[in-house]
Amino acid sequence: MNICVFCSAADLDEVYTAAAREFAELIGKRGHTLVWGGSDVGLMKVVADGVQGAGGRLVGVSVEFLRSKAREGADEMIVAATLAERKAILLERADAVVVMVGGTGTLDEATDILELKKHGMHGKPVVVLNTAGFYDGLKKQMQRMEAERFLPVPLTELVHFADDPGQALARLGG
Ligand SMILES: C/C(=C\CNc1ncnc2c1ncn2[C@@H]1O[C@H](COP(=O)(O)O)[C@@H](O)[C@H]1O)CO
Repeated sequence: MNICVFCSAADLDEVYTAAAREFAELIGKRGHTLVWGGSDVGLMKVVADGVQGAGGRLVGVSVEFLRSKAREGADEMIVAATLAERKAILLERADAVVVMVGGTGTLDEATDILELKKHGMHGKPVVVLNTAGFYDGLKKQMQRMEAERFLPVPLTELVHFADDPGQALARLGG
């Protein structure tokens, strides 16, 4: 499986890096490929290191203005012209998407693919890895959207929230 991971470009506390590393090692050990934003920084680096160290393949999708941050030694590195093009390539190259802890970049990527899924433009599984309850607020917001009929499809058809890395991979059938 090609698993696309959206996650923070920042250096984070151990509670977040430990879960990211655990998920990355599962990807590598089970012979999956990581598709990610391509940079060798922050949690993105932790995930890429974990997958590569456990024997998995790396497919990076960077963007022109971040080319200097791209990881050396990925199995494949694509450089998109714009952020919009990059998101389209990330989705195209993925069989499934996992959203880890992150900031506005991660949120932008996650809402983009959920919006496309809502409109039936893809049917790929999307799992939010809710490490340490980081996304409890988002989960609650989305449940309210569903309860008050803002969502045209059931929430469970759009996205699943997983409490730990094993549960997240199991949700993807991996
Ligand atoms: C410029 C710096 C680091 C490089 N930053 C990024 N490199 C690659 N991809 C990035 C970067 N920043 C955002 N992204 C994409 O969005 C997600 C992370 O964003 P967040 O706001 O940190 O959550 C990630 O999935 C990337 O695809 C500083 O030295």
